Amino acid sequence: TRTTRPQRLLQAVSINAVRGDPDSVIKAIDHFCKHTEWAMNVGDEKGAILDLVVMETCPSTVLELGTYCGYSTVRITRLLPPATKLITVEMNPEYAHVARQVIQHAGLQDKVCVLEGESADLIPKMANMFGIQAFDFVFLDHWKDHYLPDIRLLEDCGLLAQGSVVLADNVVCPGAPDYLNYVRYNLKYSSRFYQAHLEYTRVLDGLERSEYQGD
Ligand SMILES: Oc1cc(-c2ccc(F)cc2)cc2nccnc12
Ligand SMILES: [Mg+2]
Repeated sequence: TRTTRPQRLLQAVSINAVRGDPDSVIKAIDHFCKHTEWAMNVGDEKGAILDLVVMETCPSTVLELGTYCGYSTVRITRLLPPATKLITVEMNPEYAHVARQVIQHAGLQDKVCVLEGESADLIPKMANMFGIQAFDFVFLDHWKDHYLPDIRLLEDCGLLAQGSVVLADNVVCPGAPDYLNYVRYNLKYSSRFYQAHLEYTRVLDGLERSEYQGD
């Protein structure tokens, strides 16, 4: 096929969503994925849980690992007050390019920094790059076998503080058993599971919310 799935998703956004309206971008992507072509966005069901966790956290510094087409980036950023910043990391340059255009269509480009590269390489540089101490909210939605090494790296780089909230997608499907075991049985975290379904399907999935208790 000439175009890629992210490019077809972006075309659906540019045709069906109102420029500057994040909610219309979210609706356009969910409609595309329900009626035209499945894509691995967090989706509407898990997205509503993501919204609630973001709203109760009221974060001023946010990190997302795994941008893909920017769906969850738009979901999170639309809830953030003006002065906040969201950093999102994507290793696939083609995904990052599409995500920047989706984020721009939503009018949220001034609040988002899309970093291209490996999370393991970029995390140690973030404190200096952005002049931040800790992240108030972290959304894990990249390759499941990177969840555990990356949360450990965030701890080691001092990028988690008491009260920092880490929300992980796909802890059931595709699953992240080593990560779940770590956050559920480690006294440094208070963890809870939100049962849901794999985006746009009836397959069981869920999100794990883990609050860092401090060093
Ligand atoms: O939400 C997701 C779903 C899936 C996925 C793919 C294929 C299946 F069959 C089932 C689930 C992969 C993902 N990779 C990275 C970030 N998020 C993902
Ligand atoms: Mg996911």
